[in-house]
Amino acid sequence: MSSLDHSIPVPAISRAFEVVESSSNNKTATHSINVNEDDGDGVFLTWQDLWVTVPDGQKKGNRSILQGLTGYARPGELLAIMGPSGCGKSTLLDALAGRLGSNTRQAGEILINGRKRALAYGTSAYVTQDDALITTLTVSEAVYYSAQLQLPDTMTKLQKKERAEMTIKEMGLQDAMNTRIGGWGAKGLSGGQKRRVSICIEMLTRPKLLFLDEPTSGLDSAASYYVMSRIAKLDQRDHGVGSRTIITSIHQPSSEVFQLFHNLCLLSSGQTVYFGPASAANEFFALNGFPCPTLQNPSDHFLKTINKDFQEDIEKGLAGVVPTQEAIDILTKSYKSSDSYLQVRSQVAEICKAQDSGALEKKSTHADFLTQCIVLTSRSFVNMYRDLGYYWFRLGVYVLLGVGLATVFSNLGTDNNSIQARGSLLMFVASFLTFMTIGGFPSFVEDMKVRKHTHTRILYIIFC
Ligand SMILES: Nc1ncnc2c1ncn2[C@@H]1O[C@H](COP(=O)(O)OP(=O)(O)OP(=O)(O)O)[C@@H](O)[C@H]1O
Repeated sequence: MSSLDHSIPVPAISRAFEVVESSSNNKTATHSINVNEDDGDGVFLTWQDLWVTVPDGQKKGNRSILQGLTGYARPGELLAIMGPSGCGKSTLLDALAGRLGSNTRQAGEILINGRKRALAYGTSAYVTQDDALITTLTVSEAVYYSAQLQLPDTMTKLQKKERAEMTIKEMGLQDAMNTRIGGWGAKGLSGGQKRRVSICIEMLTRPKLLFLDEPTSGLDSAASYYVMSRIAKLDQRDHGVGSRTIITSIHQPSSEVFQLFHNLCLLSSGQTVYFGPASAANEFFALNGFPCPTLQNPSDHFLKTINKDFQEDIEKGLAGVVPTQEAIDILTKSYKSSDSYLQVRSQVAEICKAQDSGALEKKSTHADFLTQCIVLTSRSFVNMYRDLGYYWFRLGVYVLLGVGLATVFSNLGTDNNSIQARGSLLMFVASFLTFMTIGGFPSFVEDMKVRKHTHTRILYIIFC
């Protein structure tokens, strides 16, 4: 059996669809799609001939960002989407998650467990590239406030707190529970810890399908490995939830991180260069004349081979130079005519045939309007109280202003002139108070960013 075998480990009760493949080096490989009884609740996501186009600003036409992609993601597996910058990784994630912008057009089929369906609230989550966190809160506060907003009112406060704590521990943040997140001007958590807090917040509803857009961007290799290994652990079975399906885009994983991936989707200019088991990608490149040099990180080699942004530099650096565009053409054509591609298509077909679980449509809810108002107000007070610039500095200015006005307008008397002076005082106070509200603007913008993330999460349902 070749290294292409990528079956999910499951108990004996699983149904297995066996597809026998003759791999490109003429060895015989057996691929199994095991549909575990327990995975009946898991999410099998498939996409076929997926195109995404946007209007081309200069020419009057459309530009294709994704060109006929086909693939799948299964419970208990971590699928990594890789490729040079601008190749369409985030667009693929957005398309699969139903978050494409309004100016984009999508064609092709995206199916959940073989059907076009909407996922219930809390079944899926999307961790965006940027962390939208309130910097004045501690880790436990940030996660607990989110738990109160996201989890249904049928859960008690204690249960929500326990869920928040458990999630924090799952992401290895127990030692930083009482550390403030921190941000501009106030050092708090490290970049990697902030990423994990963002993931914690998305994990609160125990989603079965998790999208991560570059979870390691801006992190050093050690922090990247730590974050990714935590994420990889999340695909395992989880407190009453079946195995999790995880899809992540990633820029440049270290070889250790690369080993955590089950499947790899390698893109170049919106086309699939390779889709299949991550462990077999090296073999695919080698068979097509681009073997990975000894001691080189395979992901570095893949990206170097297909990155045409700095074509001249890269060509100079590669031995036995093949122009990058030619290399991409060779690989994409070879992939399209390979057994791996047929294998992917047949697996997609098998998944679509096999799955028909209605369990995902179970209704789950978030906190009601009143609870949300109370939690948001309380969070806002904590934020204001801790934000020196927002609250204490302004309080100081008001005190000084009060003292100043009292000295200027003291002993006004009760004659006709004092009426005019009292009018001026009122006008001055009113205009100054209005002016000072601008001081709250940065905090308001921060709140709006967090609100936008939460709002997307609360309203977010996949429509295929
Ligand atoms: N809504 C849109 N309108 C116009 N162009 C878009 C839109 N979304 C994406 N694009 C373009 O599509 C291409 C792919 O973008 P995408 O963000 O998916 O790339 P990426 O691989 O995630 O890049 P990076 O790794 O740098 O984040 C880019 O050239 C981008 O400008």
